[in-house]
Amino acid sequence: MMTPLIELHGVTKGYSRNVVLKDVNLTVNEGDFVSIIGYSGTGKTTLISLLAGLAKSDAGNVLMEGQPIRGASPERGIVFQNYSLLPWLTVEQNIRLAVDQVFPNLTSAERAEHTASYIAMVKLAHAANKYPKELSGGMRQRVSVARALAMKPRVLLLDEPLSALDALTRATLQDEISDIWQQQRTTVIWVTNDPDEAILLADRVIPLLPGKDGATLGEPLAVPLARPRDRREIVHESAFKKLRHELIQTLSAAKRGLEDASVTRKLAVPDILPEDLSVKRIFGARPVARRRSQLQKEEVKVHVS
Ligand SMILES: Nc1ncnc2c1ncn2[C@@H]1O[C@H](COP(=O)(O)OP(=O)(O)OP(=O)(O)O)[C@@H](O)[C@H]1O
Repeated sequence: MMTPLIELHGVTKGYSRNVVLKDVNLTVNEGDFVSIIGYSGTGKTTLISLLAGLAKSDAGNVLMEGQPIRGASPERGIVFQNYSLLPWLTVEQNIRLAVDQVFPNLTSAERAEHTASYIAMVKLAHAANKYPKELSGGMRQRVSVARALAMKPRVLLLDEPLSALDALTRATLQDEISDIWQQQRTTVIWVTNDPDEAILLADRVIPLLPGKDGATLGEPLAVPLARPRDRREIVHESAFKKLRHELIQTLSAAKRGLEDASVTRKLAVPDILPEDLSVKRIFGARPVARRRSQLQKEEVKVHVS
């Protein structure tokens, strides 16, 4: 049997005493387009960081072709929400820098050609000599995608790449990236908080379910929609509606479960009455401080999240 490109087995990751991800399992095969969808703050960036090799798991295995992922590598391209372009370099130079690092054995002319082809792929040939500050958010994110793909990664990891863009630009980029993926078939792990985006783009959608002791990946849902997908048409398809409903139900059920999880802690609540400030205080007439034994015990329900 073919070794999966990416595998996570029983992965747990936290910061100090706070567990963020708990017992996460994932299998991604070569050529897959997987989207992972979760609420804000559930650990999506933490998951991408583990896959990229930018963070280390506390327990479990993070594997690429059966080997533990140790540190960052150009084999795993990353696109972040905030573009992360170098502001003092033009579009062409930003991409060229990455190409020079990854393909030192190509001639200068070959590297220039390679760079230009990826700039053209994201439709930015007219802006090749512009600096990031001269570009719109959508254009900047196109540069980030071109830079990541120009390194010819085995897998492309995208962390909410379109979340900072307005809805119209986001839709355009979703379509463009979908087209590019159909030509290139690079393996993609796309993290998002948008169910429509997750379904529109991916072959498989996996919910990241919040839990009391950390979030975990739920059952993958296959997307049975033919490609190319037209966003205006698929929203009317029953398979799309069913999947969207199931995804939202699963995610909101996990969140509700979290909110209902309450514990009863015994808190000692002092039975002190607020001082009546309208009564003039007479020197020496302060109320006597209460002792611990005089405190009233009350049970208070506290929500833990
Ligand atoms: N370096 C860190 N040190 C301590 N806590 C962290 C660190 N990074 C993330 N966290 C915490 O881990 C939890 C998950 O964070 P993470 O950024 O992975 O979530 P997210 O799903 O990507 O959120 P968002 O959608 O808001 O970007 C949060 O509670 C966050 O405060």
